[in-house]
Amino acid sequence: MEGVAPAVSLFRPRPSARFPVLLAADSVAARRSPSADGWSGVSMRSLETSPPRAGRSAVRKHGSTESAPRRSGITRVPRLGPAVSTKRAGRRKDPLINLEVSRHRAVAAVRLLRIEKGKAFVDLLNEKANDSGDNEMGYVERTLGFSTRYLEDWDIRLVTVIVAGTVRWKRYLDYLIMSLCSEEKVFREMEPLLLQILRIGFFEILKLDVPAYAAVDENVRLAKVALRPGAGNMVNAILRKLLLLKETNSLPLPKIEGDDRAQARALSIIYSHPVWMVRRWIRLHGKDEALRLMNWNNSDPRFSLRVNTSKGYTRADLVKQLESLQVHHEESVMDEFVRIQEGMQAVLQAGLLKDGMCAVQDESAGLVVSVVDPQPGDTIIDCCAAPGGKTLFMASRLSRQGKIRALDVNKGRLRILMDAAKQHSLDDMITDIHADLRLYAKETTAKYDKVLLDAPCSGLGVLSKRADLRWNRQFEDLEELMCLQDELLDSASTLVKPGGILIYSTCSIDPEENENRITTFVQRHPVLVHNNQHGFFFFLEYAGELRIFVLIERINRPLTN
Ligand SMILES: C[S@@+](CC[C@H](N)C(=O)[O-])C[C@H]1O[C@@H](n2cnc3c(N)ncnc32)[C@H](O)[C@@H]1O
Repeated sequence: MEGVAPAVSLFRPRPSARFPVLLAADSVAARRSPSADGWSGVSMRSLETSPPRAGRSAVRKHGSTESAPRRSGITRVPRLGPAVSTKRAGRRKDPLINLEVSRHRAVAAVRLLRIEKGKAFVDLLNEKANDSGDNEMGYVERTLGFSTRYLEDWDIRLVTVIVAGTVRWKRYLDYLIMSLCSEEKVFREMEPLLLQILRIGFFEILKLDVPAYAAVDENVRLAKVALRPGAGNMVNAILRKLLLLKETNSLPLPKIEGDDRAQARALSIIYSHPVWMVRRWIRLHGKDEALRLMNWNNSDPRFSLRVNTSKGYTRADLVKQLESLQVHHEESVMDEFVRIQEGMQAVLQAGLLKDGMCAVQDESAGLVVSVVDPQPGDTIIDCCAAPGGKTLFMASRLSRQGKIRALDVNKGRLRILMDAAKQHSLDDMITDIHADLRLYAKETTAKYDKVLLDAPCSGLGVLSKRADLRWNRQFEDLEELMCLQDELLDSASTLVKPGGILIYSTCSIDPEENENRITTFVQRHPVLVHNNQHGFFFFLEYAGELRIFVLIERINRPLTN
């Protein structure tokens, strides 16, 4: 099948079937003793002890009136390590810890539940340093009634991969799960946690090539402990059916046939995208290009780091650090950038971001800054600046001569921007303005050499990085965004000095949010733009190529307020 994500071999087998016992008195040591096999958190001493007494603590299942079954592996462990911040934790001294369930699967299942309810994002759990791992454990405890052993870096990586992949492939996985249920009603009425566990199992078997015994046994155990024995039996039956179909190469898939709509519906399942996106892309780009785009969206995203030259670092310094951390990297065609596919945890743990040595930034975002081309002495306004990736890069290009105003309507995100500016020692060059651009532009008389409008957009060009976005976007959003983009463009254009430039960028690939906005802008303000001097530049990190959509207009004179 086209559209399959590259199988990632992430699984490391458990060395023995012995109980992974975490001794209460030894819990901190155990947390800090990563085992060579990736199933860390089990100290040598703990392996020598007897297994935990299964089902020792009666735990009430949330949202259920059923009396709680005896759940295996749950024990009470003193809070010696990082605190588990939960309401329950406030009421009792020590959390209930389950020593048997696979910790990354339990955490992933709860994260998936929260994403579905709109209460979490896919990429939250990426920085252990800021305690997100501990907060996450609080959610796990509140949802499942127990927490798991402490998450090691390896577990965090697994949670990230499983959550992002399961969210991306949700439509495809659900189609298969529904096909393997005895009847559609069983799928439709399935309790949400059970569905997440099944999705994880399906994703592991189909996309991660996790060995069958592990994917089945571990997810069955999770369903048994987190729900009830019957739920475990159901997971067991469905996953075994799936394995059989996979082995015999007879997975059910919809046929691509019928009219445009029917074909788009089939493709939307096979490539796991909303039908409206499939139809729109086929209409705009043709079928081959649409498939290529969906494959790209389903692939693991790569990240890039930008070295912070304003602190005196060079790319060679960053490369040296990455080499010492054994993070595989590739130098970008852009001087300040280095690409990495894996190893973000190591970068975070080593404090390279906290120390301001580098920032996580897409090369495509860097290209926007190259188009702005900040020169020492320039006055620049970044009209939709937060969280500030482009502001900081522009400031670092000014060689300490010049000023940047960073404006945004979102106060919290502006705070993040200014904190990052401090970290990068650039705060003296940046002034933040908390305002709606449309009101600010009416009230100010200030004019700038360069005006960057990195407009709010649908994000349709960055779906591989933002796994849940495809499911949260509706076609109707485009209409609303286009109106806002027009208003913001009109406002931004009033801030440009005569002869200055206005740069419009988005991270969408939809023409409605890009060239069509500029075309209508030029039509609205024919005298504003130098004849024949406006040009469109499109680049975006899209379908494996580096392109950004940047639309530049050279402004003749500012609009009068
Ligand atoms: C695409 S993001 C900007 C990303 C940013 N340029 C960067 O590189 O980190 C769009 C931003 O526009 C802001 N925004 C939305 N409507 C706005 C308005 N009316 N006035 C000012 N900012 C607005 C949002 O708060 C959001 O931070």
